[in-house]
Amino acid sequence: MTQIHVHAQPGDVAPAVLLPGDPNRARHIAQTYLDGAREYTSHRQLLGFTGTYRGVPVSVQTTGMGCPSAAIVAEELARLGARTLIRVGTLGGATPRVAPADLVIATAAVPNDGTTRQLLGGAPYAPAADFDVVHAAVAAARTLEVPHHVGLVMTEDAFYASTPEHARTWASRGVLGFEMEASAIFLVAAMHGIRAGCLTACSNDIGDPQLVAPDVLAGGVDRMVRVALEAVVTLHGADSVTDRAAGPMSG
Ligand SMILES: O=P(O)(O)O[C@H]1O[C@H](CO)[C@@H](O)[C@H]1O
Ligand SMILES: O=c1cc[nH]c(=O)[nH]1
Repeated sequence: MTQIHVHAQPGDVAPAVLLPGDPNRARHIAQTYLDGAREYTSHRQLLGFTGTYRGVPVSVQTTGMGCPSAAIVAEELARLGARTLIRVGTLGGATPRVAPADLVIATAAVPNDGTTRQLLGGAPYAPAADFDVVHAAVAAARTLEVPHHVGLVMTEDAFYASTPEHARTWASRGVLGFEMEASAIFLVAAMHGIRAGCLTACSNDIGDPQLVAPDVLAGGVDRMVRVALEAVVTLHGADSVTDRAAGPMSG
């Protein structure tokens, strides 16, 4: 059945989907990294493409900004047969340890957002990344020699509410940075029994809110995308053995 917002049908979307917030990043990933990329949706500028990377079917689907939009997209992708969702986003660094354009691989997202609160009815919950996705991403980062951090992020609704003090407080609790979609993607994936991960490139420092120079950030985004795609290849190989994540387009 055609999904209301993504405007796609079963068969349009690969089992593995990369999820950038920004439609221009989706197009860049499809054009730069995927073979035979086909645009399956542009509805609401939630651009979506499906192609292959090193022979493995992969989709790239824009989430838009924030948990309400990301939760809708994750829900509709799950209904379309997606089995692995990997956010490829940007984040504001909570600590100077996370340098401009550094890769952050999230293990879990502190849910400071309204969407997961509504989905959970106020129940306590820890939205976490799938272990296999984290493991495959860390292995890919090591193989590609991409400097990276692994740990907590915080998902928030109000981009301009973050202050240096807020960043210091949460950094003291292990949070590496702030972004706006991971908690909802992790929760929706868990509710469907599918796996999710979140990779981000640091676009700015909350303590010193300067945007990273565009060429520096573009380099970080490309490193993040290569790590995500190599992780997808690893997971696909493992799935071929275990048949864990058979979706409509799996081989
Ligand atoms: O670059 P993306 O993936 O959009 O991610 C980050 O950038 C946006 C805010 O500028 C939010 O969506 C946040 O999560
Ligand atoms: O949510 C976000 C994303 C990037 N940078 C921030 O400061 N916050």
